Amino acid sequence: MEMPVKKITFIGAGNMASAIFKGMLAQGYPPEAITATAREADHLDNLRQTLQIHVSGDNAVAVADADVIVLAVKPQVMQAVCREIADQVCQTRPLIISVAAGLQAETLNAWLGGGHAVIRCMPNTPSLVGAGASGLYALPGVLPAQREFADQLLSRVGLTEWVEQEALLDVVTAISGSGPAYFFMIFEMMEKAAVELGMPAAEARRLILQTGLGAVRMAQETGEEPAQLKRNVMSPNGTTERAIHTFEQEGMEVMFLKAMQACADRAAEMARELGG
Ligand SMILES: NC(=O)C1=CN([C@@H]2O[C@H](COP(=O)(O)OP(=O)(O)OC[C@H]3O[C@@H](n4cnc5c(N)ncnc54)[C@H](O)[C@@H]3O)[C@@H](O)[C@H]2O)C=CC1
Ligand SMILES: O=C(O)[C@@H]1CCC=N1
Repeated sequence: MEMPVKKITFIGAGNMASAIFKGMLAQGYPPEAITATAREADHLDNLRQTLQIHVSGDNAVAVADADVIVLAVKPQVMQAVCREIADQVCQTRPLIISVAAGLQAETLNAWLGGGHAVIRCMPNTPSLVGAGASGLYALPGVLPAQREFADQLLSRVGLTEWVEQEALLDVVTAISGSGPAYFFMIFEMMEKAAVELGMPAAEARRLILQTGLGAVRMAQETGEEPAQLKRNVMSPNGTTERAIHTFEQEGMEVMFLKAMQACADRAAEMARELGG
């Protein structure tokens, strides 16, 4: 279904926001319906020239005629940004979508003066190439049409999953928000190991990335359990078995649980530190 075009203002035009709006533009969203704000004037000039979107260094001006606002600044500057736009959004009542880690929907609502339709989203940077994965949560007062719009917006750049409990967004952060970095780290480590084993880096990288892509596509397209797909590669007393046993002996499973727990805990900690 074609989504309606609404005027969207991104507050903050960094890694995450630009991955989303560039992904939207690549999917045919009209650039004249997108506005982005940021601190750096040269960055804004560059966005305007290369993408033909509207840009502004003034958040209050940039939200004046917006139907939807995407809050995409670092959590640490979010309160100050909300203060700058609160008067304006209390008059115009746009849909508010925050992509900030940790910060709770009610905290944002209060910082914006209260009574707002707030949706929290935990997206990820592969949105840039249309392969994002976003978790979404809506405050109870958000209208079905507003949920639908947020879903269509994020669906343009990837997969969406709604959660009914806001706390689950911290788990989504540990899965898909931060997750691309885990995979990039694995690619990085595999390349390093391959070079140690005598393979030139460029060839190794091509093989690694294609192997990652192949594994993902195979898991998605066959719908088989990852554990079974893993076993299919492990010939008895073969090479893969040695590698997998080494990972197991070195505590890979515990490591993943610890890392993802640390990630989710940090999101909750940020909410306590910043939410007051
Ligand atoms: N980077 C990622 O993979 C993901 C980030 N997020 C969330 O996205 C948000 C932004 O993160 P990044 O894009 O990585 O940060 P970033 O540092 O790349 O971008 C932040 C942007 O905010 C702008 N900015 C700073 N102060 C501002 C102000 N007062 N008014 C307007 N713009 C201002 C900066 O100029 C910059 O364009 C964070 O809240 C983070 O939790 C969520 C999911 C994934
Ligand atoms: O590292 C962070 O805090 C942000 C949130 C999820 C991904 N990047």
